[in-house]
Amino acid sequence: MIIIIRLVVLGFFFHYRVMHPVNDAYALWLVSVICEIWFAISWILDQFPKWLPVDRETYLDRLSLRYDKEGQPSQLSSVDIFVSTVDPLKEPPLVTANTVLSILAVDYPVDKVSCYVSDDGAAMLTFEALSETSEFARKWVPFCKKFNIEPRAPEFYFAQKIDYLQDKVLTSFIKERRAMKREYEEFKVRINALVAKAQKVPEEGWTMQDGTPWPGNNVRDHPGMIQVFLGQSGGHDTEGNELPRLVYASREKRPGFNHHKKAGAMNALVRVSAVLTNAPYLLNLDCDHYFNNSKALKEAMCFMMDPLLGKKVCYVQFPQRFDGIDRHDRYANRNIVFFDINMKGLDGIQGPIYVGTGCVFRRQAFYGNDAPKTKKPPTRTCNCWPNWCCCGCCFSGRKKKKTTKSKSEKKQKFRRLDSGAPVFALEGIEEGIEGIESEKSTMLSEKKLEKKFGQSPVFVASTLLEDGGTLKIASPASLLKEAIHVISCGYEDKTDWGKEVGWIYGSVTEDILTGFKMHCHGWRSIYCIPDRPAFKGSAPINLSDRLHQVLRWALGSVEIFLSRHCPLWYGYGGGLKWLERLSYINATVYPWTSIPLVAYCTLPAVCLLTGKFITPELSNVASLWFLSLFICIFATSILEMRWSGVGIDDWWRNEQFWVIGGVSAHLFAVVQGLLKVLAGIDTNFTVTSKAGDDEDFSELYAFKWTTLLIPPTTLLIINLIGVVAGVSNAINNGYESWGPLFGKLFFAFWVIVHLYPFLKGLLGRQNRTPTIIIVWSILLASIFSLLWVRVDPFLAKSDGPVLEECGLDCH
Ligand SMILES: O=c1ccn([C@@H]2O[C@H](COP(=O)(O)OP(=O)(O)O[C@H]3O[C@H](CO)[C@@H](O)[C@H](O)[C@H]3O)[C@@H](O)[C@H]2O)c(=O)[nH]1
Ligand SMILES: [Mn+2]
Repeated sequence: MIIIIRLVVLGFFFHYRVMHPVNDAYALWLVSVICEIWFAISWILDQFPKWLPVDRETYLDRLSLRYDKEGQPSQLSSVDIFVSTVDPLKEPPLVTANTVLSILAVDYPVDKVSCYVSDDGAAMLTFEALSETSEFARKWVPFCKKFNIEPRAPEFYFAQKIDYLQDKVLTSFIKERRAMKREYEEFKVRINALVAKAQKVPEEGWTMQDGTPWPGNNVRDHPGMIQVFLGQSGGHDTEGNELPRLVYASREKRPGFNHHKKAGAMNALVRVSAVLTNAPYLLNLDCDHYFNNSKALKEAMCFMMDPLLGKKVCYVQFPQRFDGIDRHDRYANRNIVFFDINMKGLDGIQGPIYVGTGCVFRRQAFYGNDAPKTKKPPTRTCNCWPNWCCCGCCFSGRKKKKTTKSKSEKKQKFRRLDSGAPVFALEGIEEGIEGIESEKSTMLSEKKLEKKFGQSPVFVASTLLEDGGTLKIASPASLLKEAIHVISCGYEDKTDWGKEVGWIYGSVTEDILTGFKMHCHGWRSIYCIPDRPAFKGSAPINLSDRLHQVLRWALGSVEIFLSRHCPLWYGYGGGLKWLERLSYINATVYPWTSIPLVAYCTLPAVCLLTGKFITPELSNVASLWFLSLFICIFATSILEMRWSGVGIDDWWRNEQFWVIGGVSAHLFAVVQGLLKVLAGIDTNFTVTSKAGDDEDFSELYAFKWTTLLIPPTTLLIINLIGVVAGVSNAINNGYESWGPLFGKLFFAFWVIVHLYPFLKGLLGRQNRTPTIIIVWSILLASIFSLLWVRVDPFLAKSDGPVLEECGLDCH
């Protein structure tokens, strides 16, 4: 109701704003009204997908009753887990090792878990660290399972304090814990020794332990590499139990090929895993995201293996949670508003967007198939909207459906046999395996599949097995050969990889696009927030790294917005619900808000320097509209915090960082995005640095120079100058000039308060700010203010002596 009221009030507000221009500062008025209209639109885009927030609960005991009864072989599905890593210097091997250890120790049947590590850096350091990790896992995994500890990443487990005096703690546990801690310290020493050794590359390149040169010595030009550790043939843990399989894979790299960054790495793993294990479900994790809750896979299976609704679920996304963030979360790293408000809202529509990590996928959803059609329509067809409302939005899709009717009729024939199976799967099984159809049509459909998936019969065959599993006919050696083949760099040429199949290319934020495509195919996703956070990662805590991360995300969004996948136009007539579309539009259009935002943050300074304002003097009715608008904004925010449980501090941080990111990173993203589209200038994927083991937040205060800092600094300074000028002017002019000053000061404070964490970041711990940035900003700010005073475009020429009004004595 408040949202509706706010909409109505907005209407009246804009009616007033548009009908009452400021005659002596027309440009000021015009700019501010345009900005306000844009902010209103972006509010609507952000607000509407929150109509129906959902909180979910899982019942792991019921899952066990159905699929995992004690004493019986487990019927849980297998999961292939992907870990991506690229740069062992920015992503310390110890971090990756911890992630891998937490995966190997996960609470899930061991023979149903495989861990694939993608190394885009082709680093022998990563390889050797992984080899050490697999050895350490033989001791670590049985320890975790015996005492049921959490979390199962040793670094974080040993970092938490335990209460030895509690009477439940067994003496045997204390002893073994102590021993294990020592073992881990030794493991750490070995890893650190490897890291130290890797600092200086020998002239002839790296040599492996057996004396042969490391194939990945040239990072940009090397063959594909695969090594399988652990698993059935790889030996057992110290208690004699099997361990999950661990696979190191580094895809082939050659100059002249576009490797598509993380998306390319993930697609290579999709194929390798299909050849080697072909689990029906995949989980992807960044190298710094470890299992904080060892039951996370089971949580996901509660949805995926749900006999009623599971078949339509393409992925289960877990929120990203973080370690090692400063108490006040100065740069809104935790993103609480997004993860606890927006994503819960989306779950009530068609599901959360994919955020790149901590997400369990259905493998079939990657193969470009539509979601299976359920016979019984879901109870709520169009969210909470009445049916007459759906008619309007479905109308546009209707035409398209007719033209593709013949095609869908054909599909229907196959679908009738098994409503759940994708079309290709049935075609293949009928024609290929049962051999009913003639040889000619077999060849035809095989050609079609090869065009889609690439030239690997083993991989193509694997895509037809909906429930996973590999063809047992082939020998392990031939499978490995095939696995090397599917990670060669020419493999994806002229196929649908990255276009319709797998992670989608074309943007540095592959995540949004990948999830978007799946939703367009009619799949739904699920948002799962277990009480104990499922995964935890690290976040960049200093200002510059944080801004660069936000820049990359925003750049990805701009790229999508300017591409053929722009959610404004793409995928009508498919399965995308309109509120979900609104949220994708919001996710890709937000960087553009930076332009009005920069303008709007400049306005208060201009107002203070010129003595003009963006509104005419308010009448009583007008003040009423302003007041009700403020109350509505206040009320919607409070209510939102109430239902989501987000605290006021987190919410306020989010507001502040919206401005900080907006006037720096988002602005640069728009410029870079335009450059890329118009001039073809490409940008790199700069990997976010992960904190090593140095704690105590020294990073928070680390200062790194970057151009991103210039616009917010300039804005801060001109607004501060404005405040000084305005106040001194009022002091000179006496009592009656304080009244009109109030609005302007309030406006300027609004900007300064939002930029405050940024100011703190600039000053650093020792209050040392590099001189370059001060010089630049003062320069820009003074040029700007001087220009203002001289040109003064907002003043009507007939206004008499212009200079006296600015409050600065410029004569
Ligand atoms: O060429 C590349 C570049 C990156 N990565 C991996 O991609 C992951 C994400 O990179 P990171 O720099 O840590 O990005 P963040 O800003 O922390 O990541 C968020 O945003 C990304 C989208 O930009 C998503 O891919 C991530 O999953 C999400 O956590 C890391 O594991 C990297 O190793 C590769 O495998 N190959
Ligand atoms: Mn990361």
